[in-house]
Amino acid sequence: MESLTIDNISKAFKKHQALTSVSLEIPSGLFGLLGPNGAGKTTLMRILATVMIQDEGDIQFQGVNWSKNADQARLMLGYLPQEFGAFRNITPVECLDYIGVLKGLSDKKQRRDQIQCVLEEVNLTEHADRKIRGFSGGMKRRLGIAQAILGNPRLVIVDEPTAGLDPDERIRFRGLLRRLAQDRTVILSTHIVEDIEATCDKVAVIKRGKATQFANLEALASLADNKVWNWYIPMSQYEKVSNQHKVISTKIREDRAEIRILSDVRPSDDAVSVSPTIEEGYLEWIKE
Ligand SMILES: Nc1ncnc2c1ncn2[C@@H]1O[C@H](COP(=O)(O)OP(=O)(O)OP(=O)(O)O)[C@@H](O)[C@H]1O
Repeated sequence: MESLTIDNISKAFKKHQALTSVSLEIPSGLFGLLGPNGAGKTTLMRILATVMIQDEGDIQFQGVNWSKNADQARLMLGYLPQEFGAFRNITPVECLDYIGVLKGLSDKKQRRDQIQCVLEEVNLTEHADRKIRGFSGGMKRRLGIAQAILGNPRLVIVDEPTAGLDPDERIRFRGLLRRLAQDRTVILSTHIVEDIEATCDKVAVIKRGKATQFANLEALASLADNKVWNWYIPMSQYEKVSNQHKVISTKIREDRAEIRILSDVRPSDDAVSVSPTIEEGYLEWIKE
């Protein structure tokens, strides 16, 4: 399948430059866009979803150019925005029927069949006729995915979908995204490193409106090569050490603490260099 090309996208809000020359080449499958709050993820997702227009740059996917043909682009994409929750007093079937009409699925029977399919795909068939207001966060997010994949778009854009989900719902939701990405391009924007680790093969990291793409997750982790140290210290020293160093994690072992530190230099002779995790590579990349 042809890649999605994001070419030199910039966007400013008055004097605030939210995106600066963002260029990404996104292959089919699950692609992660990782970045801290305020980095510009939602702005980029909204531009991709054609609900916002960039100041500069362009997007191209399967022969369609976003600037020249936004209507055609809209038919190729499904979008789950960060806030999907306006519908409360209707059922999933009613909600999807309405969105199906907006998406141009004009044949009633075809629309009904598709709604059944997407509800099955997101595992909501047994709740199809219940009012949405009684749904859990995870169920609402799955309904959000159902509306995004209605019409079978080749590109699905999902913005911060796991925020606020409990661990069980989060794991189910990640499984759903992985399934969807088997025959589509799915872009997942998140500030949660675990979401990316659990689902994506490819990732870009965005910081203050600038994006960097990595060949794979290992390449992101390797940014912290030779900068992560495992160190056992007596509990009595813990406060002093954590004030002096960037402590990534701590495990208490009886009267000692086992800590991992991110540091350009070995913090002590008895600290041991260890392989970095993806989170540690990311923390190294986003550090000031
Ligand atoms: N409509 C707007 N008007 C003015 N500034 C905006 C607007 N939308 C976003 N911004 C600013 O642009 C920057 C990027 O915001 P954006 O929402 O894209 O970030 P984000 O990475 O998605 O963060 P979050 O996860 O917190 O939403 C932020 O500084 C934000 O305050």
